[in-house]
Amino acid sequence: MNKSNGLIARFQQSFSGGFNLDVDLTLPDRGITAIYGASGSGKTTLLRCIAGLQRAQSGFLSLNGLVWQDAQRFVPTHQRALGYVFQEASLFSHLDVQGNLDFARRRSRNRDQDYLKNVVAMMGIEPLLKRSTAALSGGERQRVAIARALLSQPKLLLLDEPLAALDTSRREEILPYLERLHEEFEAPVLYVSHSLDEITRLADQLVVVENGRVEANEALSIALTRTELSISQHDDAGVILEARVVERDDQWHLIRAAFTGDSLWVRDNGDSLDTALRIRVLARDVSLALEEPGASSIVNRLKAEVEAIDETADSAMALVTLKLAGENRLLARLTRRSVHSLELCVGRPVWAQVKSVAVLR
Ligand SMILES: Nc1ncnc2c1ncn2[C@@H]1O[C@H](COP(=O)(O)OP(=O)(O)OP(=O)(O)O)[C@@H](O)[C@H]1O
Repeated sequence: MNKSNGLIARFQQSFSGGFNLDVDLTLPDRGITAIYGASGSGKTTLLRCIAGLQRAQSGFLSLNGLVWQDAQRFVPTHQRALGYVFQEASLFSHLDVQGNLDFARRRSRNRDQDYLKNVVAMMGIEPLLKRSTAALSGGERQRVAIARALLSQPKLLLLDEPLAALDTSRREEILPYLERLHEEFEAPVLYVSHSLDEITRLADQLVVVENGRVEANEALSIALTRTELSISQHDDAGVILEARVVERDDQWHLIRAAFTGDSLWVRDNGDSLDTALRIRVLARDVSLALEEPGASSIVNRLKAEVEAIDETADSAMALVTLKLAGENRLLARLTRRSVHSLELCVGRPVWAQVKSVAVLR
């Protein structure tokens, strides 16, 4: 990434209640960056500073070289080419869905019909256009809100826990649209979320905010293997592997997903050969053996080497980092007793048995 490309955000702000925001971030110029952190860590405050809804005492913000804030300048929110979607979509209740979209288009003076059609198709809201906003489900409201934000042709999209107010089934309903957004929207998206599941499905980059500071800012696939980060303590801690379909087994409805150095058999969802897949392996689904396992119901076993053994907040459990052939890593959550009885130590060759694999996209 060129230095002037992407988003550069530096803010320092002290609040009366004692909270201090002190961040210095450089983020990619496309793709989804997840902002993750505990409640009260400063995620929304960071987004508000980026949007210009909050003016930090000391701040610098530029997007692809265009400066929105520095010591001399503070471009007001309405002059920043950004879209902002909150947890609860605030649509105009006196207008139907089409009316809400038209309002956004008028404001942005965007007359491009093809762009409108693309956005409506991307968010799957064609059947909703004539509906009153009061008659929309929570998931539909959020899709309309995202479409409305996209119609202003933003150069930056800010999504602040857009799924947090939805129940699990509505969340599942909207995630494919966000995945499409990931594929088709060319500007950067900042996505605040508490959900490791959403983040592993959607994000390319992960920023972890803790107590107003940036604890980590790196590619998601790397951040997920860093056991010093608080996310590794999560019950759903694990890694993602960027893979490609290389073989199909029609008899057993499986496909082989290959990544640098190795491969895993996963459920066949109909993806054609060479399709890129993101697969997730949770630490709790990995067990270890010293010898190559014989007959077993577990089909996926990978040669690995122990790279690190870390304690966890649960004193009975340990988190083992495994280096696979190639540069990929796996995490395994084991009892400390197993670590002891297998005499695991750094550098020890092992076999990792993977009980379950999720295909994310
Ligand atoms: N205007 C303000 N004045 C005083 N304190 C504030 C102000 N805005 C935010 N804070 C404080 O800043 C801290 C961070 O709040 P923020 O809403 O950014 O956290 P968050 O990480 O988004 O939390 P959540 O996940 O619960 O939404 C909190 O302690 C909050 O009380």
